[in-house]
Amino acid sequence: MNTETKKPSLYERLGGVYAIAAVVDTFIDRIMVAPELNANPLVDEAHHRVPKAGFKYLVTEMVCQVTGGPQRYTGKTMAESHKHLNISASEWVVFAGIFKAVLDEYKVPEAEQAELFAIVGSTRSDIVVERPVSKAG
Ligand code: HEM
Repeated sequence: MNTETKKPSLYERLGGVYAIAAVVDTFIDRIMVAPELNANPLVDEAHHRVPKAGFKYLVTEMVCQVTGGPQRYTGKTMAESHKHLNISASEWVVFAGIFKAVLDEYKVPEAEQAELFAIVGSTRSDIVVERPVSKAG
């Protein structure tokens, strides 16, 4: 028997579009100036080229959709918008750390954070460019 049919969606538990947009607002402000991310010149160039308001709009739309909200994401696929940036596994870790710090600041409970990280993690292979391990000698 399913006793969880009435559980509110992750979107509702996060507080809907206003709460999600506030988190995205802070998060994008933080990542666009993160020195560890902008050490990658391709990321640095894009972070200084892409207008912040539109970037926040698209990320908000996406987070709302994947958490069960009524919004529909209208941007590019994750592969299309990231493959040219040559994002490394360690840059991914920095990005995830900033995300976690912002979620903590907004007091998003651990259970909701875990659900969000599962969704975010599912996009990793579209975003991170795996570099072959060089065989010295
Ligand atoms: C789950 C993780 C991520 C999500 C959900 C996400 C989301 C997005 C979205 C929605 C866009 C806009 C797409 C469009 O223009 O239509 C975008 C672009 C971009 N993202 Fe991400 N992103 C993620 C990870 C990362 C990471 C790890 C970095 C940097 C290290 C990064 C840097 C960028 C940059 C620089 C752009 C602009 C690309 C360009 O226009 O040339 N993203 N991302």
